[in-house]
Amino acid sequence: MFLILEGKQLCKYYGVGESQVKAIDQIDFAVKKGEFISIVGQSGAGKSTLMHIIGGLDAPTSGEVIIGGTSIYQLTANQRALFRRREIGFVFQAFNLVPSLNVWENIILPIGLDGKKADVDYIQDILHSLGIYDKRTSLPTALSGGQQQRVAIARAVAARPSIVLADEPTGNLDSRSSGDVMDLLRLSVQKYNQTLIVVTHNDEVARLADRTVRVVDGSIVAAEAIR
Ligand SMILES: Nc1ncnc2c1ncn2[C@@H]1O[C@H](COP(=O)(O)OP(=O)(O)OP(=O)(O)O)[C@@H](O)[C@H]1O
Repeated sequence: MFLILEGKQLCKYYGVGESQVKAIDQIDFAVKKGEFISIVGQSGAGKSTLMHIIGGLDAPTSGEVIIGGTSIYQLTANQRALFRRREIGFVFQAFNLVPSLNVWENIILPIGLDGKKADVDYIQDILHSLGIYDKRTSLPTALSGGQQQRVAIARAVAARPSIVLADEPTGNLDSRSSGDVMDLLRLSVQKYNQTLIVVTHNDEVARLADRTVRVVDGSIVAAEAIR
């Protein structure tokens, strides 16, 4: 069993003294390569904080995040930025596409920033899988929300990252597009053998995962114990 991600004794505290908030408190967390995990919990439970720490966006107060054998907070900020671009694909609620670039340009942007050449056949295949091949020269504004999120998924998987992190990926979509987008997200990570971690409020989205992790007051409660 190959662990692609390990979070060890993760803590994130804001403030000091009586007003201190323990957003994340001693979380241990491990994900196998190829697994699809959902992270659920009420508003304020600490899901986004955990996601940002796992994604190398925000250092924990203490503890360690190991991705594919690399302890990411032992890297310098520049090394971590590079690691993030290569090894972590992000999908956000707000799509975060560059409005002046067309679909194809948006998808290859992170690869170009990394000084690499895009694998054209591979990206064409991803576009076909996601049903947006005929939109490849369109600007994001000409697409529906569901189509924009499919572009964001294509961008996230195009660089063959170790992990795809999706933060409320269906938060801006109606229920039909949500279902389509989640099916496609799951299909693309399976097809390209990637690991997927989704933070969501949506129980239907959470149920698609191989395993659900519930965060309560900054700690993980075993999902099996709740169901
Ligand atoms: N920069 C900050 N400064 C102080 N407290 C913070 C900061 N960021 C988050 N918190 C607190 O940490 C706790 C966890 O917040 P977090 O955003 O991770 O929750 P969440 O589960 O993602 O919530 P939501 O589902 O509403 O996005 C909350 O009590 C929040 O108020």
